[in-house]
Amino acid sequence: MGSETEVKLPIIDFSKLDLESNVAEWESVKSQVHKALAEYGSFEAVFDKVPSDFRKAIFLEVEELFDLPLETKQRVASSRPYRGYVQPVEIYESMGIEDANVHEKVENLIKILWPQGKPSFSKNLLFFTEQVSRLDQMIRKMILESLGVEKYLDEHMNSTNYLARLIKYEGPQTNEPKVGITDHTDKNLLTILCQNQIDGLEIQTKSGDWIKYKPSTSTSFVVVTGDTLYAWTNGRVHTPFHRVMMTGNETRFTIGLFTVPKSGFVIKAPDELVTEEHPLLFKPFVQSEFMKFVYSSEKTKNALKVYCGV
Ligand SMILES: O=C(O)CCC(=O)C(=O)O
Ligand SMILES: [Fe+2]
Repeated sequence: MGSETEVKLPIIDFSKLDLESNVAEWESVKSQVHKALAEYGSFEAVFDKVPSDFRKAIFLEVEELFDLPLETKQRVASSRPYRGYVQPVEIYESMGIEDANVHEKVENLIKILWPQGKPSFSKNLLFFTEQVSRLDQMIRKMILESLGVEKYLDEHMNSTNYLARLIKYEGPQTNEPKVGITDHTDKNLLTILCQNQIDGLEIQTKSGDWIKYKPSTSTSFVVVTGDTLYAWTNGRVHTPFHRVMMTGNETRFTIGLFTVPKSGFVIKAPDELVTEEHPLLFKPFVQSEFMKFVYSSEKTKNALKVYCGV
């Protein structure tokens, strides 16, 4: 296991890009994405469609949400992991919003929290999801194209939902680093995170070093792949361990957009990605069943391998 180093995540500029971009631009970004995900399973995406003024405004509203009374937040309950309100555990607290791109769903959830309504928050959250889901779709299209399996694109895109998660990490009031979220791999397909001005996210390289993520622009996101994409690509993209370590007095807020498979959808690596050189890593599985396994069994670092490894 290595030590903390000055290794940095690759930075990839998406500002000039959209799904209809010209070939040269698209190909150039695509090869950077492929390289970054194969090596780190993560990169910093510069994406100015969510401008810094907007970020300031939405983070103020996220703060207001967490400032609501505990009983109010608890009204957004869910039996499914990471959906709904997750009450404070040490310095961590979160709110998961399912189908965060669906107006009705977002508005209904906001109404539970603010019965008198909070139109600006619903509007901002939906705008955030709309923009960031475009980034997610560009990245996933690039991965499928890079791996030569773009014939699965429609099926792949139609098989996912968006879960937004708002996360609060209290400053621990000390310079001794305190764990905000312990080292883990994400279990979904792709995660795109936007943070306020307080750093803390660390991403582990294949050689075991921890990269301390520090956004290089005010419109940066960090992209992290999850176990499900690792399985679907039969190991062609890396899925990194990451964690949040907090110091000091200030509160970190994160808004994450988590791309998750639709319930019941079977994750199976395309035949084209299973070769002699790359034998099948995981038997086909349903992600929601895998999640049940994760939450019912002893915590293990290799949950997917234990669950359905070949
Ligand atoms: O807050 C962050 O930056 C990381 C959050 C995270 O890794 C997660 O919720 O899975
Ligand atoms: Fe994570």
